[in-house]
Amino acid sequence: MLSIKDLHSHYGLSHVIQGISLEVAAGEILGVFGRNGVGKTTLLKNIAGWVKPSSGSIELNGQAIGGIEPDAINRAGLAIVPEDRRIFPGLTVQENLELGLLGLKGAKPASKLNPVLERFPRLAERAKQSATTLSGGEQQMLSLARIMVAEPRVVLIDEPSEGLAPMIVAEIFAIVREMRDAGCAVVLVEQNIHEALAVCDRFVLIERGAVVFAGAAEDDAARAALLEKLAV
Ligand SMILES: Nc1ncnc2c1ncn2[C@@H]1O[C@H](COP(=O)(O)OP(=O)(O)OP(=O)(O)O)[C@@H](O)[C@H]1O
Repeated sequence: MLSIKDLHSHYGLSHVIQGISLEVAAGEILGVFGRNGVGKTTLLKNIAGWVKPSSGSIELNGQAIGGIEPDAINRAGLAIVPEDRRIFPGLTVQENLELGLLGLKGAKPASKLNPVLERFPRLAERAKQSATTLSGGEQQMLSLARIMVAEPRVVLIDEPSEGLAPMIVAEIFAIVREMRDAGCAVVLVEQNIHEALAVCDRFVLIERGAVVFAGAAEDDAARAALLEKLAV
């Protein structure tokens, strides 16, 4: 579904992504782990089109998307939930959700929004309220719900558990699992390694902009090696 080959990316002279290759299949969650500043967020921004790659290829279902505009990548079926959640405080919960429909051709708003509002009753109850009245956990839910209305095929999620209480984190990861079970290819960047290992299928470890270790989450030896490398 998502295939990246020998991706390089710079901020000015700083060579942040140094030859990353990875694949994520439909119905699979890939965990992307690594210490602060190794390039995880920059990797997601390259895939979503927010930062242009210097070289290498990014394909979504065989279609080259590397370096094209974020809106076009979005229309090709890729959505990103960024670390800062991008909730618009001047808009209501429902209006924030409707932003997820922008650019969809022939979309019937109600038919796309209703199943998502049914899945997120707390957001449905607060549909007419300003998004600023939501708690941090509810804002993260809204950020996830907003991409779900467009039924993306590839989802990039950057540190969804950051700053949230354990109960809410469990709810967030349950939603990520549902996305996978609905057939999405999910790339999950997380610092919360233990929780993330419980949800992802495979993982890669990034150091200085390169994949230095990879494994299956159900492989005990691979998990132990990852935890040792991260010293967590
Ligand atoms: N807009 C930018 N301009 C210049 N340098 C940047 C920019 N954004 C990030 N960097 C630098 O690029 C490197 C990789 O940052 P990135 O945010 O991708 O890392 P990360 O692994 O996601 O870390 P974190 O977990 O802290 O978010 C860091 O050295 C960071 O300081």
